[in-house]
Amino acid sequence: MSHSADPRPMTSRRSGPLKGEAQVPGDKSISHRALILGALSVGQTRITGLLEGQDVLDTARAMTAFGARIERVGPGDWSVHGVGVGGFCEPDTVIDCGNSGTGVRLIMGAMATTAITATFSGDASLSRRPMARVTDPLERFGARITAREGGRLPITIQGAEDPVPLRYSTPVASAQIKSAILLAGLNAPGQTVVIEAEQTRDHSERMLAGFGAQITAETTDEGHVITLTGRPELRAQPVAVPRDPSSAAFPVAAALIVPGSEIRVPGVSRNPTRDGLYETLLDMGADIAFRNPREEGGEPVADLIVRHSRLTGVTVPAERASRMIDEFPILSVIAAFAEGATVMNGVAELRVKESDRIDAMARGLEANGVRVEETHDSMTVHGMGRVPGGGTAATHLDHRIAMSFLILGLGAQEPASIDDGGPIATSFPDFLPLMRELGAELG
Ligand SMILES: O=C(O)C1=C[C@@H](OP(=O)(O)O)[C@@H](O)[C@H](O)C1
Ligand SMILES: C=C(OP(=O)(O)O)C(=O)O
Repeated sequence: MSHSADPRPMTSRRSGPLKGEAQVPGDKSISHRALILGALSVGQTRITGLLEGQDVLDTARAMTAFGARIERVGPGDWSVHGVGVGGFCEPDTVIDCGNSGTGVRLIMGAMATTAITATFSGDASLSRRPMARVTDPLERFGARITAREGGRLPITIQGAEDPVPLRYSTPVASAQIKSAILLAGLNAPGQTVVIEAEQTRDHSERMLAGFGAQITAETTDEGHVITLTGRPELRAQPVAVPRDPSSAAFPVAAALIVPGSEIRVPGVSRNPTRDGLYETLLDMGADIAFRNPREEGGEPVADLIVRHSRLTGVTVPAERASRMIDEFPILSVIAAFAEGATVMNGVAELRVKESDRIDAMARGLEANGVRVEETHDSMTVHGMGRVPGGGTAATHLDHRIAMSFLILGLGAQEPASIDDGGPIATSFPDFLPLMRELGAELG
């Protein structure tokens, strides 16, 4: 479901030192997958720490439409009674995935090898995003697919009657493409193989193994090769969702740029396929300690202690991009407060997210007095150690753009504004109270 249609302008201003603990929400990628795999298993899956952002709520509603029984037991505590692999029933309404690329692409994969028909839609942002990257391989499983011009939503999928397994090299580094294919492969007899040139986030692989699927991953001359054996009986599992490193990035950034700050961010996922931002920040000279490393819900987690830091610009290599793909907007804000240029290479995928994130960040940073250079697949932010601020950024229905510019204002000389804070609820519904609790002046 799309969030409120009324734009909500917001402003943030230079704040005193940020202090305290930031309990960021559950990981969005893992939350989507827990609901989908719960719906595809036999028995009751109990999920704790689920992100209750709009993107994930839309996936829960979609799973109900395909026949799963889903209940909210308490805050972040959800129960899913699944229908088993191949057990989805035909929905009697259009599946509206709102703003969520992960939701729509994974769910299209999950139903494409079951002989039912479903139509998918999304908000204005999702309806602009490319879907052929997923529907092309799904057609090769035997599904019949009709899309709007350019392979966009709305899309109708007639699931394969007699699915055949697929061997597929992904053309771009994308965990959503990989996951859609693996989920489709669940109901195809035999082995489905996905080959990635760069390894992307591996939550689907970890969780499929946890639910009892036979799945292997190895690095060969071809790349990172994942092999799934189809038609397993997935067994319902408890899932404890770790806190989202992509959401943690916002309070972490705020503490780094606001003088005198020191915050603690407990229980954040340290999955090595998601740690590119943290590696980059350490390169820039950030004072971040990772305390109490441990395993929770099959994922490595740690408590972060973050202090205000003097930062220096760095070059982020293209090979790191997929390990921090959602963190470039907030990195470009942090880079504006650093001394010198920060160069981000190999980031063309940012142009097909909820907005064209290179364009949205470049225009918003310029409006706040920061010099930016861009090419199709790179962005350079010229940091001056201070940010004038005073500008308004257009957020284009993009939660990460909205949060990034609110964080910028906390350290800038003049307040910074955004045209619409509504999209924040897609991934971080408690962003404003959490930041205010740390001492941030925003709203
Ligand atoms: O699989 C996932 O959960 C995600 C994969 C990434 O997208 P791509 O697969 O398009 O890179 C990321 O940007 C998105 O926020 C979440
Ligand atoms: C790109 C993102 O999400 P999605 O692709 O699921 O819309 C994101 O959360 O930054």
